[in-house]
Amino acid sequence: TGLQWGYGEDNGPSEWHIDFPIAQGSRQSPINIVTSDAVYDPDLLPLSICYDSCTTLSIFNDGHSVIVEFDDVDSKTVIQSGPLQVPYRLKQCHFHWGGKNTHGSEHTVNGKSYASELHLVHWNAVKYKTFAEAAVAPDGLAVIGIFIETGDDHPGLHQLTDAFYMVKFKGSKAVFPGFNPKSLLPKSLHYWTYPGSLTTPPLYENVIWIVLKEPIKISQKQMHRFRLLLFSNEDEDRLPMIDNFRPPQPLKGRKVRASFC
Ligand SMILES: COc1ccc(C[C@H]2SC(=O)NC2=O)c(OC)c1
Ligand SMILES: [Zn+2]
Repeated sequence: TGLQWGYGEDNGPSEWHIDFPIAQGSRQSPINIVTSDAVYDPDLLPLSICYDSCTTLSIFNDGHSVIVEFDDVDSKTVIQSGPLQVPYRLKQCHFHWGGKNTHGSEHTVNGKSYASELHLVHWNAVKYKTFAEAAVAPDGLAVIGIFIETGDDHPGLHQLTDAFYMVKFKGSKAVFPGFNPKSLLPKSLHYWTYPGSLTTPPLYENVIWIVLKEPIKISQKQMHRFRLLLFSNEDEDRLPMIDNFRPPQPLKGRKVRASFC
């Protein structure tokens, strides 16, 4: 079997186009957001995030990131309005981060990288029956990106970082009840939005990106918990899970809209 994609020298983002030619497509993510080029769109409605009755199922290390999976059997946890035509149902959230605080986010703002970036992944459950079906459909996915920088301790994140020891190794999964990602949202829901793609293979170009302007802050200790996770499983040489981010991709004429001025 072919070399599994990853974030290393031989299997990293610059090689992905070999197995996934769409990597060089016309609407790839992430991008560098040039704030002066973002067009304020007064028709963009405020984002509506309805996470009150959210059911967390598990926490999982898939060898690329740490993923929190939510119960998506009904539309009790959705985002709607904003740039969206219909409600999108929350499926999972995961993170990208660096080995140092100077980099780690996928999107950048005027060339600035953040230490980490949280992705909240949603799917169009109005048109599609399952996440898998939506994940390959043109209007299937909407992902909220939230920048993370180091600073004060983040009370809402402890439940998550305290559980990382259970999923240190690739392939490990644990029951993880009672977490609500609402606690990870910044005060402002001002956002940039643009048409993009998955940021990992298969890199499908079917994501409505919603990137929040306001970063959240987590402590250095909480940041270090992320860096204790491993890309490798129990039998392999230890590979710290760090720098699991794709760098910004060409805009290729796309317009980035801002919900704020
Ligand atoms: C086949 O369906 C997939 C595959 C991978 C991801 C995760 C990627 S996409 C993103 O924004 N960040 C990531 O790491 C996905 O998420 C929507 C959906
Ligand atoms: Zn992601």
